[in-house]
Amino acid sequence: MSKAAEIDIASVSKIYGKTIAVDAISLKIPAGSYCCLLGPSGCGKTSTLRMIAGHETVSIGDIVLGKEVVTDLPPAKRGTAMMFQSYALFPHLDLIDNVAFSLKMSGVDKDTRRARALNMLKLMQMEAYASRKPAQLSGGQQQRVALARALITDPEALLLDEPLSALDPFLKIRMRAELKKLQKQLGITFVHVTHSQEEAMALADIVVVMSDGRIEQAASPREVFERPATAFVARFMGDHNVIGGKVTGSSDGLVTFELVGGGTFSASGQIKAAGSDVDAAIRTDHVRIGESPVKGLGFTGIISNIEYRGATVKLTIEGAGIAEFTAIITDKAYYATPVAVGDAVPLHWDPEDAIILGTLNS
Ligand SMILES: Nc1ncnc2c1ncn2[C@@H]1O[C@H](COP(=O)(O)OP(=O)(O)OP(=O)(O)O)[C@@H](O)[C@H]1O
Repeated sequence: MSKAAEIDIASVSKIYGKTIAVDAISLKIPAGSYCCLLGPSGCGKTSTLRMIAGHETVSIGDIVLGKEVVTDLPPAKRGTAMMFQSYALFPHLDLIDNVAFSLKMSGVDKDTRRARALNMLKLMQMEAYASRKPAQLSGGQQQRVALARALITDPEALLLDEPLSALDPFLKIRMRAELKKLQKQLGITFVHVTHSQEEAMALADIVVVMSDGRIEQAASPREVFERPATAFVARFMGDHNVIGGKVTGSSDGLVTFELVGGGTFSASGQIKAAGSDVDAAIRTDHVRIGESPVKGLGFTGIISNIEYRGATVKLTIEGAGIAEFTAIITDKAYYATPVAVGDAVPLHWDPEDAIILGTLNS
């Protein structure tokens, strides 16, 4: 069993010419955790991963693995291993030689390295294919070989760059479960880059949401989803309405807001001064149709679209200065009191289901 290492990214920046790809990020990834770096294309997640691996130099800051500062060490001396998006298998070598390759480079004798490679292939349930070439494998099998090859160096941390992106949707979900199982079994730190929020939520102990070279939020999947820190996180994770309002007052840990186009609501989170403009996130599945039990809370909007989804119905609503507000209600609630496009309906939600959003510097 390998040992796991904490990864400490301390005020790290990556600058390519005039582009700041990673902007002074700090992050501690606990030893033995599954961490997903999540964000849209160009947000700096691959650059961050490559700096941890040593495939990219760090422009400013330090990376510490366990107790060792690895900032200036070559990849092979860091105790990390990387699995690439394309798997980067050697087409002319059989699986044993593919998996044993890095041991060959470090001078391990042939019998030992072949025996260890076979063991790794066994771990991945691929020993039956040991003498095949990569082209004779399915996508999922190639991925297992790539994993075996990365893990043979006994790394303290495995770094995975979009490892599931080459797989079809069905295989993606199956291999996702295998990755999670493997991480638990090995107990080492996994850092996995993805642009899929669903993938990150399914796999991670810690989700690190990045935008524009910065970390918007680093927390458990549940926390990121239930209490998004910023408007960016709420929008990127989906299933939230982000609406802006002016703070009118606060009491009992709740802040009251006035919507631009009329209507008021309460939200929980960090108290803001009266008069300030603030964004709040409201889960689409926590919105209710009808008058609020607390008089005057909520707003009235016009239904602009209705989408039947089976177990739920998605209503799109305009009003109170909000261009598009979404409410997902159960089919039962919808058919109990059906509404139609063009109807004006009151909407409300519980104050604790409206989360006050911060900005990166607040
Ligand atoms: N070698 C390079 N030279 C110049 N700019 C680069 C280089 N590599 C990345 N960049 C820029 O740095 C920024 C971050 O890139 P990075 O690849 O880290 O993002 P990403 O979040 O991984 O995106 P993707 O999901 O598309 O891979 C982008 O603006 C990109 O254009």
